[in-house]
Amino acid sequence: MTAKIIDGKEISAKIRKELEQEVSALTEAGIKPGLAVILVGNNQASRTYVTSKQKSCKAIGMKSLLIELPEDVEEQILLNKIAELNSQNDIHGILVQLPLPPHISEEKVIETISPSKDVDGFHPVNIGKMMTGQDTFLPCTPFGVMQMLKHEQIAVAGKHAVIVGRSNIVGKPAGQLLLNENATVTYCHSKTPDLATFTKKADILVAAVGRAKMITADYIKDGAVVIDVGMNRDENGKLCGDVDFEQAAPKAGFITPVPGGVGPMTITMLLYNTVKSAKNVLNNRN
Ligand SMILES: NC(=O)C1=CN([C@@H]2O[C@H](COP(=O)(O)OP(=O)(O)OC[C@H]3O[C@@H](n4cnc5c(N)ncnc54)[C@H](OP(=O)(O)O)[C@@H]3O)[C@@H](O)[C@H]2O)C=CC1
Ligand SMILES: Nc1nc(=O)c2c([nH]1)NC[C@@H]1CN(c3ccc(C(=O)N[C@@H](CCC(=O)O)C(=O)O)cc3)C=[N+]21
Repeated sequence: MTAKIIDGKEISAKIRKELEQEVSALTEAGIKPGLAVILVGNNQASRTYVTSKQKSCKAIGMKSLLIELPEDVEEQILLNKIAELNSQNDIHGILVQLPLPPHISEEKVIETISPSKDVDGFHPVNIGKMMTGQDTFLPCTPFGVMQMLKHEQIAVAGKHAVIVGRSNIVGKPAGQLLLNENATVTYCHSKTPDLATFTKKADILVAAVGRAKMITADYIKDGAVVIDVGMNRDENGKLCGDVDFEQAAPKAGFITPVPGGVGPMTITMLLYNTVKSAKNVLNNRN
């Protein structure tokens, strides 16, 4: 079997086109969707992602505000900035780029963002809503993965999904969204012995580890759907996923590439959530 490649760029383009229409209608109604991104410090990778988020906002007519703070910024200054954005009417989404320097509490930062502007879907209130199946902002990367499955008409109900990684921003919510769609879910992590015995059972395998090409052919069941969330550099400095694409593609049924897979979908769902937030404002006004 040779896998069908799930093209994250193509699916993104389709969704962004629909969003562009909504942005235009909202702007007409006097509510131009606005996203504020806070970048602390000068990490090059973070800067690249942030720039890309900004460009994507502007490309569909949204307002985008970048707030840059120095690496050694006091935690309270950052929290005050968030509070200010919480009360700013032209801002519908607030994203604080992670990771943060060690002297700043990520937990405090996330909990300071108003749940109604938490377009990352990281606030405990929104995570709770996601877990109980209520309407809310879903975390962008797992949400993007679900959109990819939906677009490819891959049935989730009754499938065995295996997630490698259990971070709060990717692994855990990815499993939860698959569970919400009636998959049977197994979580694996760094303390899982004999990882391949679990991953080989997966109908849907989600790799969210952060280790270049660790998922080789012997981790994959024939015909499996392989979703690669990883964003790593290989030995030549080239961008690559957690999955060894060359080995996995001949075995899998579907596979996402890196780059051009989950990454673009993450940004698309961030735009989606920001538009959703602006629509909420419109609906509350009417
Ligand atoms: N495409 C996109 O849009 C995005 C991509 N990413 C990328 O996804 C990857 C994961 O990100 P994130 O979840 O934030 O990373 P974290 O480092 O927070 O989490 C990594 C997870 O992988 C587990 N793990 C580490 N080593 C192993 C191993 N040898 N075997 C099994 N499990 C292991 C860890 O286990 P334990 O909990 O036990 O430590 C942990 O749960 C990274 O490459 C990141 O760059 C992240 C966000 C968005
Ligand atoms: N508060 C917060 N929210 C996040 O959503 C968040 C974050 N912090 N911190 C870092 C991670 C990582 N992340 C990515 C988004 C897009 C691509 C992406 O678009 N990747 C392109 C390639 C980009 C390139 O060429 O470097 C692709 O896969 O095709 C990657 C990674 C969001 N994150």
